[in-house]
Amino acid sequence: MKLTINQVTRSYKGKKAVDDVTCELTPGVYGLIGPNGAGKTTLMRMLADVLKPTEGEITLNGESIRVLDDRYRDLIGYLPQDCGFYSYFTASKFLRYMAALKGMGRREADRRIDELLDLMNLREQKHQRIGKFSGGMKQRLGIAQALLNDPKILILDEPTAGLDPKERIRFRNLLSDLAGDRIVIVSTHIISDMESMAKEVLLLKEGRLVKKEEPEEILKELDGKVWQLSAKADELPELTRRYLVGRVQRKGDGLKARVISKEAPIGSASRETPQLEDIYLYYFGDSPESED
Ligand SMILES: Nc1ncnc2c1ncn2[C@@H]1O[C@H](COP(=O)(O)OP(=O)(O)OP(=O)(O)O)[C@@H](O)[C@H]1O
Repeated sequence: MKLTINQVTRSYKGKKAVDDVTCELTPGVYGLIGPNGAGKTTLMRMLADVLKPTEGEITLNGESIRVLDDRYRDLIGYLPQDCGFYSYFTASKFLRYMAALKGMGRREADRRIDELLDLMNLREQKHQRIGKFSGGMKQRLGIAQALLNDPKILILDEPTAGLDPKERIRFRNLLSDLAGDRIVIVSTHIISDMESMAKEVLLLKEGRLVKKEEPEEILKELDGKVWQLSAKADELPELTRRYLVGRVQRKGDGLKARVISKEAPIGSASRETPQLEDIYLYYFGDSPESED
């Protein structure tokens, strides 16, 4: 299975939200990463076939998804960023409704719904109204609906938003299990979520695909450039002027900062092993949302 994004551009009133993106996706997990407004949602909506590219096309095994039409949509599961729930529906009613929209038979749907409620740890909430759900529960229900038709292509727009750290670990493991013969595309601000499981990371900046590489390869770029340094608290402005400064921990009138620099930075500094969050800082010049 090969999903190809071929010179795809999407403009809104002449402004390019996605700008000439070309890449090929095969089974495995892809992490789509970029700051707010980078074009992640727009690209995912085009992959989910709910939005048409202004230019270029998306093909599955060489056939345009516009031509494949329902044959393509039958293969996809999509968690939109804002998964418009009906708050007066119960979890099971909502999933039944979504299953019906996907053309699933009642018996098949009921079996699958129980399976998914178990998988997403929502069994106890089966008959609860969605209006009473926490953000994390709603998110897990959204993931469940995306999995209803056992999709071969799974598109998840910020699936970890609203999940607590424990739920996130569960979700990461679930994705790794699901990957197998599926193409899974996940957008996230929490880049560390992708470190252990993404086959490749796609960095999107101002609509352009600036990098598509295995996490290990991307990390090599920063070998020897990540440092941990100790400094006085009042030296922080000078540090941020000279270096890309990531996580800062303050202690009394001192601080510890993670910085990216080609040369050894001032003061006492030790080299650190690069992590994906350093890559985020390196490419986007800003600290990503932290994990804790
Ligand atoms: N329906 C729309 N009409 C006009 N402009 C839009 C529309 N949807 C997106 N845009 C613009 O396109 C750009 C990319 O938006 P998009 O939502 O795809 O980014 P994103 O990377 O998903 O951001 P976020 O992380 O905030 O969700 C932004 O500048 C946004 O304002």
